[in-house]
Amino acid sequence: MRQPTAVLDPAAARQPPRLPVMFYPLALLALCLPLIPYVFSVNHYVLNIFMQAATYGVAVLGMTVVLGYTGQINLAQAAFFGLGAYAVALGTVAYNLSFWVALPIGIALAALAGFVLGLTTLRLGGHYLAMITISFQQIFDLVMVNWADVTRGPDGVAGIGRPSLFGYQLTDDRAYLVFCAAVLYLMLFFVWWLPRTRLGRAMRAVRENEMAAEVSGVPTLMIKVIAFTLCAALAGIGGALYAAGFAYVSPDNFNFRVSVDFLTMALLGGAQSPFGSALGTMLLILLPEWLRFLKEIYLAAYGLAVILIMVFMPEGIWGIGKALWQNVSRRVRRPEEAVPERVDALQLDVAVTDASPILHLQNLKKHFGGVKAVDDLDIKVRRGTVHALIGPNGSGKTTTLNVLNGIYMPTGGTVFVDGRDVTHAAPHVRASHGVSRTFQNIRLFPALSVLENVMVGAQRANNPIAPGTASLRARALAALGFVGLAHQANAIVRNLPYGHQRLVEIARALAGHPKLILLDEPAAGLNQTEKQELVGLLKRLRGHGLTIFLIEHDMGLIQQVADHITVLNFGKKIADGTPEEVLRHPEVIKAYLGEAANAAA
Ligand SMILES: Nc1ncnc2c1ncn2[C@@H]1O[C@H](COP(=O)(O)OP(=O)(O)OP(=O)(O)O)[C@@H](O)[C@H]1O
Repeated sequence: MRQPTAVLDPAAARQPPRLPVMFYPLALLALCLPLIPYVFSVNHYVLNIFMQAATYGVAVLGMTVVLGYTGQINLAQAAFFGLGAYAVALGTVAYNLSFWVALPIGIALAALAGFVLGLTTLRLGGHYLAMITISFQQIFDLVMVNWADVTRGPDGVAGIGRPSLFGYQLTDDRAYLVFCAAVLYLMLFFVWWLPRTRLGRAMRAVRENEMAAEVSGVPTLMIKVIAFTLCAALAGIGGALYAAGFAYVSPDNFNFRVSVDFLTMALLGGAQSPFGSALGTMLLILLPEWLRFLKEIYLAAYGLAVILIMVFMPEGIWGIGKALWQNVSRRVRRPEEAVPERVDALQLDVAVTDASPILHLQNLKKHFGGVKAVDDLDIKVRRGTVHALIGPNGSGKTTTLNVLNGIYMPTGGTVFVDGRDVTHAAPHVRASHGVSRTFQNIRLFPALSVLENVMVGAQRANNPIAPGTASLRARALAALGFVGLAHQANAIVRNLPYGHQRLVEIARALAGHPKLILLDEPAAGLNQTEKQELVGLLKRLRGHGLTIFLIEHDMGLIQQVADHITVLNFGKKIADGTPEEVLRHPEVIKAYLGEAANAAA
């Protein structure tokens, strides 16, 4: 295992995000696109198609945030788009408001709807969330059609005016297209930049592994609600631009079919990239025009083209293009792109001044129906020690960890961390009190880099580090240095060997300045050399005053590191004491021999 190098490398801590080389020609092309109508003669129909692409594009960027970054399905994007559009339509036509007053009202209405929908539905996931967003979309359609006194019903709203900008009235289609394109590019930049922020990293962590994110300190429900709100706000902006652009809106423009179009556009282009979403929007709007020459079979050909692209390019067109580009660029990578080797030493020292237990499980119970997985368990863990929890398979060890960590609510009993009752606190709140954990089956954020994985751990609430990305980066690099993996910082974590992934999980736990670290079978799947390295690592952690609560089956490892052992069988404590006392305890021998005898039979 590589030892940390205790040298500060400020450059390593302050690396700005790199723009791919291809960005510049593409950006130039994108900037030129809306200017084409000024150079070549373009008819009104084509201008309308471009305008639709630009306004839809803003809404599809919302899908990147909610679906691409956060992994949540949304089939109501057209309803949010419609809220923005109707605010401008009715605001300017029925209430004589200026576009610039109606626009923020539309954005706020859409964002509010996204927030409320998110808050009420995001405790549900997958199919349930899909169903609820579809229902919201249907309710929106019904209200728009039937509340005719306000919405003007199926007839829609006509005569919507264009805004003026710095005294210049955007009545010319070409000028309005440039305006829409400018808004689209601004939003594109925002959505591109978002993953580099704390919020964006938290969103991607939620997408990759919600439980691991929550346990690492990410308030997952709040992050999902924020993602939904941002997504809806972007749709509101797009809708507002659409209404002013086309001068007429009706409920048909914002029905369920349009929501499916938005989803398809994001998936087709590549939902995880804002550039993919923009590309998907452009393609799905242009494809019907290109295929029109097929006349009767046009719809079938259109459907087939979309299906083929989706089947053969599950990451979207942008995803394929990016993978190809990365393959080429890997061969010509420049030396300055090398991963930082020099990092800060990890500051870990936890003062062991207090004789009170850092963790106290009091009469803890967790029952699953008739199964008493944890039954009246009482454990006190002393500060600065390695406390092992052992027992035969199915004896309740992982359930104990899940209850003390907040993944399960107990059936009875109390959990005290550092004297504080955290029995009913969410896992991310416990993380903010300095409790971190690793999992029996590794739970990382597979598509994120090693460094990003560890930065998610560093950004937990109350982590005593300076604000800003540089200190998060420095802390994460220091944690990686401590486990000997700083040189892998920029690797994508799913590409690492199993043993290294275990170390990344430990680094993620360490990055949050924990007082208490819970390790669930950290030696599982490691070879002998890696196990010895793990023993060294655990001893170093204890040397820094950290308390380790450890589940492990490897008795050799336990004997080398444990100060104290608690033994469980059938959810009950059968022994508790020093390794010498416990491993000679007749009940323990019986429990383990019984298991061995059963296995032999
Ligand atoms: N979500 C659940 N629903 C129902 N029963 C459960 C659940 N989780 C655990 N159990 C049951 O609770 C008991 C304890 O399981 P647990 O996974 O905590 O044991 P363990 O000691 O960690 O086992 P191992 O060493 O194999 O990981 C088992 O009988 C298990 O089947």
